[in-house]
Amino acid sequence: MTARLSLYRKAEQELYKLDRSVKAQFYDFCHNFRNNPGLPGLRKKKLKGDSRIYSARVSQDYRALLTRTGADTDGTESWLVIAVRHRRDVYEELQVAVNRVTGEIEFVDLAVVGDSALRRAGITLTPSEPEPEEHAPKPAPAPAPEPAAPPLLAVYKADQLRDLGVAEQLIELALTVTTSAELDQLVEGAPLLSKDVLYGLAAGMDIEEVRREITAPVELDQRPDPDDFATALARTKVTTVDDAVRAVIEEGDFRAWKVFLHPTQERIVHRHYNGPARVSGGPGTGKTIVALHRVKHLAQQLPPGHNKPILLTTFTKNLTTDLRLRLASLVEPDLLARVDIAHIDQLAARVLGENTAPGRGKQRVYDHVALNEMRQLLAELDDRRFEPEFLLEEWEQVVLGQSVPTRSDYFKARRAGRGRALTRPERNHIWKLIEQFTARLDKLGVETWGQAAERAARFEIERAAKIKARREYKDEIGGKDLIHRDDSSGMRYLGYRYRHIVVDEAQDLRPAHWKMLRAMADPDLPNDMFIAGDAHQRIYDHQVALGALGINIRGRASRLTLSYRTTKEILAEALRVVDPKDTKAKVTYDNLDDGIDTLAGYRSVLHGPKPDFVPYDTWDDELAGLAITLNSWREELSTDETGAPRDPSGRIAVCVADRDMVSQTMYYLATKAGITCAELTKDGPKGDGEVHVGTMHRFKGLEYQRLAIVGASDGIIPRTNVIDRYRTEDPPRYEREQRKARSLLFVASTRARDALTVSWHGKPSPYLPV
Ligand SMILES: Nc1ncnc2c1ncn2[C@@H]1O[C@H](COP(=O)(O)OP(=O)(O)OP(=O)(O)O)[C@@H](O)[C@H]1O
Repeated sequence: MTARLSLYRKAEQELYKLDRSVKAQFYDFCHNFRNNPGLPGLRKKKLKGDSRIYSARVSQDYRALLTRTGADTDGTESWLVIAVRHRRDVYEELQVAVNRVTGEIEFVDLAVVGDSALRRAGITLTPSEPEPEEHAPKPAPAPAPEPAAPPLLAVYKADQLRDLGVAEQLIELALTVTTSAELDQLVEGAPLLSKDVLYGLAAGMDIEEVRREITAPVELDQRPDPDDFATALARTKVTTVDDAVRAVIEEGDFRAWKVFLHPTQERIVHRHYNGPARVSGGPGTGKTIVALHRVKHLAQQLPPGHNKPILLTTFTKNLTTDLRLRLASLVEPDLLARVDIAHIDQLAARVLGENTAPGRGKQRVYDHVALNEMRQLLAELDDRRFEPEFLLEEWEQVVLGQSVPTRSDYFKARRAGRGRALTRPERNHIWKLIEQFTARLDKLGVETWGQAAERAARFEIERAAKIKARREYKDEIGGKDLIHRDDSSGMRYLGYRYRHIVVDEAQDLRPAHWKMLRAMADPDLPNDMFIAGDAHQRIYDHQVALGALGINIRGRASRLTLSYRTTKEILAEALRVVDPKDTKAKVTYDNLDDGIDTLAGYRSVLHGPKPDFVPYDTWDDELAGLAITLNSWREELSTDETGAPRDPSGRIAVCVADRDMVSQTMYYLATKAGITCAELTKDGPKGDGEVHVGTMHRFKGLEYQRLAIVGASDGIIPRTNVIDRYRTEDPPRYEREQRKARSLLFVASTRARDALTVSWHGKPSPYLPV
């Protein structure tokens, strides 16, 4: 009799941490077990508490815990290894069960739950192989009775937790925990769904929210049969134990990078969507991971070919590089070759290149160049009726944003969110100025990236219209090919550029980008667009309502709430930046459509030190303080957990408000503190200096082990000298500027994984929670 063995994913993760020798013994064990699961040397025996779990001998000290999941007609048995652990940590009460919500096999480990919680719930664990008396650890003296604190989840009933999918064995325990430290301990060995639900409730989500955001996305249509382990196994993420896995494990931590998606993430990745879908969620909740896994999932479904029917795009060049690296570690080269990875401006430039005769292209310039031109134009005309910034924005957001072609269209254009109303004569005057301004840019042979995006969108929309017309014509003539029709224009070969488009950092794309993307994929096919973004992290002024741009995400929007990057301590402070307690300052954020998004239930499973908030008198003092902090971080990160030397380069970063401060900081650190720096540019870090330094904008989408935000002073965040005049002149703009500055600080502070220091000189920024 032989056996097929699978490995529960938590067991796989645990396995990486074991000594090399134990790993090798485990694979010998697997080999023997697969050849003959009844081999006496395996010393297989049932645990007393749950008749479904067996313990078997891997080595003198280690045991494999297994459950039988079925047998083929030829007698081959299927077994699932649910854990590999030291015999001391095997106890009789271990249980496996089929989760009533997800239908997956799950395993609850009570060994990691704190004694106090177990005692309160009246649970005693019986060691499966008691140590002989003389070796047994002396029982700890009974602690003094604790003062009765109210349970954290006192308002909930067992049935409610059960319905939400919390594992049966954890329910009573969860209702007795009194501190968040106890809850952390409880969920450490818990199945992922239980962990998500309990953290959600503890973070203040109500039952309905948890049901909607966490349980419903992973719920089966029908209650699963609790005894049908074979079917449950098919739903459970496992690794089949074969010889390839042996090689991988023996190579060491080769797969330590592997991220096991949480149930909510998993469901979002693998769902079939009948149209564009969107995933939102606070920083570090895994939106990018989900987007990358989505690309992998879509690539796996493609028919064979050599083209690139999937587009993966994001806002900036350095993020594109990062996406490419991460995707390459996730998919095989042949699948990677089916994905076009390009940032959004690069795509627009490509479209324009295709549609422009050689030598006729324009140079693309950033907005500050355009603003200068606008200033000069107004100076030459001696026209002071409108501020140059106002005119440039009016042009960007109203004229370009809505593709307003003529003056009479501009008279009718919607100007929602633009602040002060304009009379007809004023609109007339502005239109004239904008005409002069665009003629001026034209003459210089330049265009802004905004203009380029608009033109690219127009070309793509025309292209899509041709594809549609061609299809309609084909339908009319009964599906025949269009051999004779408009062959000259290449229409015969025209098709949508992509089958699937996946967008990351979606909150910052311009309306024109969305129009272009929409026209690049067939709107009649499912799974056409997958959009990941968070409006709380919008740091450019490009607000959009996807629905109005032909991208309808209704019914296909999901939210992630658990942060895997930032510690609870950092998150708590960062949240106060965008969600201030002071209700006067209450700020709202959109959901990339016409609704509102919140960070309700946003939480972390990680713990670390509280962030430091440090005041200084002067900028020089602040830089000197920064050097001390960086030196001690550098020292601490120069060895790993085992004490072996490690290169701390690229693990530490300094974030400042503007380019001048970047130069000053780098100069100070290099000349006065002997710390080498690499500036974070559009293309990523420049050079191989050990500490990365950049403006807040450059930190979007990145993460660092330790981060210092310096110069977070009043007047700098936000730049009061720039935005103060809008306070009375243009209050909506003032609001928008404030919101952007808040989001910048929020993005910056959520880049830190383990440690965050925020400092300022003079008065602190009003957005800091100090
Ligand atoms: N299921 C998971 N298990 C372990 N780690 C995870 C998981 N999902 C995400 N992470 C880790 O959390 C971190 C943040 O993930 P990711 O960059 O995808 O988040 P994000 O939501 O895109 O963040 P941001 O909005 O700040 O850019 C990464 O280090 C990632 O590897």
